[in-house]
Amino acid sequence: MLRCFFNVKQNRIKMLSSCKMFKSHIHTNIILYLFLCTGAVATKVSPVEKETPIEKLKSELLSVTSSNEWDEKAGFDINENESTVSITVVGASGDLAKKKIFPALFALYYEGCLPKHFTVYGYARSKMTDAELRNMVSKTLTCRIDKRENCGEKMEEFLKRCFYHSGQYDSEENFAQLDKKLKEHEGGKVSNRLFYLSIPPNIFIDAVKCASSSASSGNGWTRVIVEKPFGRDSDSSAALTKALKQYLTEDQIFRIDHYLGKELVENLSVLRFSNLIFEPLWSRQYIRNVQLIFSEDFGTEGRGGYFDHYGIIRDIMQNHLLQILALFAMETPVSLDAEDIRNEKVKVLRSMRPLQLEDVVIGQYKSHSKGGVTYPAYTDDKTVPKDSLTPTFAAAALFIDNARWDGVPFLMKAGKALHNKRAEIRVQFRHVPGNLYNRNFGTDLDQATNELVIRVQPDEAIYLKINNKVPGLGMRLDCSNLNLHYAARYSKEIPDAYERLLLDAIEGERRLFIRSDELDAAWSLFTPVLAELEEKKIMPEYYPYGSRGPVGAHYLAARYNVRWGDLGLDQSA
Ligand SMILES: NC(=O)C1=CN([C@@H]2O[C@H](COP(=O)(O)OP(=O)(O)OC[C@H]3O[C@@H](n4cnc5c(N)ncnc54)[C@H](OP(=O)(O)O)[C@@H]3O)[C@@H](O)[C@H]2O)C=CC1
Ligand SMILES: O=C1O[C@H](COP(=O)(O)O)[C@@H](O)[C@H](O)[C@H]1O
Repeated sequence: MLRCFFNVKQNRIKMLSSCKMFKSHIHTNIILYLFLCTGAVATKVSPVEKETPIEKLKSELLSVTSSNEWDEKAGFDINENESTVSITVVGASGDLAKKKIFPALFALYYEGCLPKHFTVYGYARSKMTDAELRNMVSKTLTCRIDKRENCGEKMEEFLKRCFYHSGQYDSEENFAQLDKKLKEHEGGKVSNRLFYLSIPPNIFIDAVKCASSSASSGNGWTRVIVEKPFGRDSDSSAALTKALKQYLTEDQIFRIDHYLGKELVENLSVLRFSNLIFEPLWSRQYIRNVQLIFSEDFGTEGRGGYFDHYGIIRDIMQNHLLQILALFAMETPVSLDAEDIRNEKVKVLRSMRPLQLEDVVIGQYKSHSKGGVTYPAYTDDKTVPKDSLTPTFAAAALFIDNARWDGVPFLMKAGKALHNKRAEIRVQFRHVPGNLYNRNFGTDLDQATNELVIRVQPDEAIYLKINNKVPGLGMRLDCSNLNLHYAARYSKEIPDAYERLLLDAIEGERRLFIRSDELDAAWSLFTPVLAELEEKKIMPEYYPYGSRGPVGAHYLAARYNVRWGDLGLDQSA
């Protein structure tokens, strides 16, 4: 009962914190308190107990109403008028800032999710005035809000809160100037500061050092969002963590993996833990294999310099796909609390076997001409060395050595310049034992086992492939989809991952950010194989731009009796 109330409390926090209308949480607590007063009468009071569980909860609710801890958790302030949040985008002139961060901030503003008092500062070396930044922001803003009513008006309001300061990333003096400007905007209120490091990783530490020593004089919280890559192997990642911790506590560091902010990735745990029909099937007993697939139909355009230093395993597998795997395979967390969830993710990651060289296939795209258009090879990018062996494609088989998943292959596939853009999770179930319909009834039941597909993007959907009878006389089987197609089911657009994550960082919600021990566990799975690939100079298998990738990926899957599920045989809606 008590547990149930705690869950209600937790969910309420999440619901309320996303909605402006409910910012007066004091009222909600009072309502909940009154509810407890009336509902608690049925509870027996044992003579030895001073306080019943319900009474305990009542006093907790009352004490929490006046504690700062509650504000920190719920993400909104009792004294909203007395506090302010300054959001500084470090690297504001860059690609990510324009493409994702500013649009996400505007969308949050439009939806009424930003605090009453907030300021957005752009910081970079490029010389720009406030007006020029505003111009850049308004021109580059393409987000889901664009076609909404009042968009122009809201944009005008938002831009009035945007400012720019030009400075070096390693200059304490420049950050101190920023600090002074932030203070002017904060006007003596309790000042909370969020820094978003949207800069190349080699300057992370300089920027953190300067921001923490010279630009965090706010008297509220200071948090720093750090973009990937978090190092390029176990050692460099540990060094980065150590360096960051000279200036920040773990609680101040928000390591972003934007895949965790995607709607269907968030929904993964809901699907699994709130549906009786799935949870009992979620193990080696019923699941034959799990596939995590990422493909892009464009190359490294414009980011070749960065990419060549990292490659697809570090760019996509070690973070985005592994994070999805951890959420998929973890045990039930004690609660929805960030630490409980992250504890379970760490446990499952630590139960995994480091990836073996024989379980990896790598590829690189080559030039291809189609319909009179010639698509470039990876090495045609001017920022990429002609003899680069960096993989733009990889397939891998991973295993979790625990009781739940023993022997189940988790296959990952990630590639650039493939035939489509897609991210999905495919769960292939085992054969029905002693299936009455094993004889040929029109469907090859060896192929037509049940499959659950969670299409993360595009066109979000969750569908379950089942076998059914074709209507009519006689008996012919067919394979169909039970389909939750988001566009058909919901009229509301899906928020961009960066919106969710920025809001969470402002609210101090760490559930969707990577903890340092998670990061260590993730790197230890990939570091040995990455070193081996590089030391042995393993040649990638070349595949044409726009194709389905190297054939080696099929051999790898076949070794574990698996067929990739994304071969175009689905009748997905
Ligand atoms: N772009 C994307 O789609 C994604 C990016 N990321 C990560 O986000 C971060 C930012 O990415 P992105 O915006 O693409 O990066 P950019 O290369 O566009 O760099 C951002 C800004 O940093 C400054 N900068 C660039 N190179 C240097 C340098 N060598 N020394 C000092 N300053 C430099 C520039 O600003 P100025 O010259 O004005 O100072 C630039 O505008 C990176 O860590 C990246 O890995 C993660 C996921 C996706
Ligand atoms: O982190 C990265 O993600 C993008 C793909 O993100 P998506 O949200 O558009 O699917 C990828 O293009 C990039 O290489 C990588 O660094």
